[in-house]
Amino acid sequence: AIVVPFSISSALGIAMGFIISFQLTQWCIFTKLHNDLQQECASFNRTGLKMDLENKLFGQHLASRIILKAVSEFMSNDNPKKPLVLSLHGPSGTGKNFVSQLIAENIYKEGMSSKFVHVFTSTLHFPNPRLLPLYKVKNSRGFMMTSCSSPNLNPLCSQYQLQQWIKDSVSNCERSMFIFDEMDKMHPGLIDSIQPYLEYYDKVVGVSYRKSIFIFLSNAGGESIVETALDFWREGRAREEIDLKDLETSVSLSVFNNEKSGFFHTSLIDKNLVDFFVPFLPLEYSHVVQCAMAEMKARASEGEGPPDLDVANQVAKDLIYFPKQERVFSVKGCKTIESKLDYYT
Ligand SMILES: Nc1ncnc2c1ncn2[C@@H]1O[C@H](COP(=O)(O)OP(=O)(O)OP(=O)(O)O)[C@@H](O)[C@H]1O
Repeated sequence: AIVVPFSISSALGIAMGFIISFQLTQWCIFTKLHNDLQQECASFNRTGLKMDLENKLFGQHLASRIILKAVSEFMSNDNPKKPLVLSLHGPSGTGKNFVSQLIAENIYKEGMSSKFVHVFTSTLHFPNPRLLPLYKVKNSRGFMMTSCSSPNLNPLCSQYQLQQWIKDSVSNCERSMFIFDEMDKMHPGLIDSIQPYLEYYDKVVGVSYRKSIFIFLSNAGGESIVETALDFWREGRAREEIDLKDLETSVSLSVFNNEKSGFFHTSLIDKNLVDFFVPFLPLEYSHVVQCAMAEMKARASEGEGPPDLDVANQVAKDLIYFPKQERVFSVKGCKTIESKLDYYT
């Protein structure tokens, strides 16, 4: 047998010790940096979200309650079993995009401008998800949107690119957020392509998506929400009495069975990957006045004159309401308030 002199073996031992402790230190530094980075990418302000939902979102008691509970529980869970998947439904201009913005503002320092928040839009851009390139554009509110350009410009396409985008973001920030606007107009193939990220998997090709948030927005199911709200109004019952169970069945039926809902026959439904269906009610005259006042307040803080209730009423009166006879709900919710205010102020 080879006899190693004591001095050499102990020197080897010391060297090994050094190497191990050096690597341990490196690992600790790396882990700390990684944790700091994750902390920095997202830190949830529950009180902020609660206040924003109470003070800034009008006429949406159900959405407000569901969102606060869902987001708070998810963000306080350090080991969620799957990503949070919210599906927001309701008529146009009722606050679906707006609430996504409130969520983002209370998770990311830079809100919707954070590089970990991604808005994907669809409008007519996804006829064939395999062929279209994605590109980023700013929408009217200045948010970065991801969309597809004309089919022939780039042979590489959206399904792959979308997956890559999600992967890159989550690799840098586990708590990334992905918003899919106009889900009802999106190609079901595109939705299917993100399905692996929404599942209960520990990791998908080395990356864990379990801490990310996916929000789908659509008008699908809007008609049945409106019908229920109108029934309550006709029966003289308070809007706040509308309960989730009054809507859940009719909304889910119209979403699942509606070929145009974007959810039709997709694995999201078959596999129960959506955690919460969030209904948005149609807005009434009083909510439109509140929206106009809020917009005027925002403008006042930018140097314009103080909010004026007469102007808010004038703006609200100018909108179109339905049903024709009763004029209960605003056709476009609060959507056109900004441009109407430009006209009156
Ligand atoms: N419930 C609400 N409370 C406060 N403001 C609202 C509400 N609904 C809409 N608004 C205002 O109107 C603007 C347009 O609404 P938003 O884009 O959120 O509607 P949406 O439901 O996403 O509509 P669409 O289905 O057409 O995309 C918002 O930026 C916000 O200023």
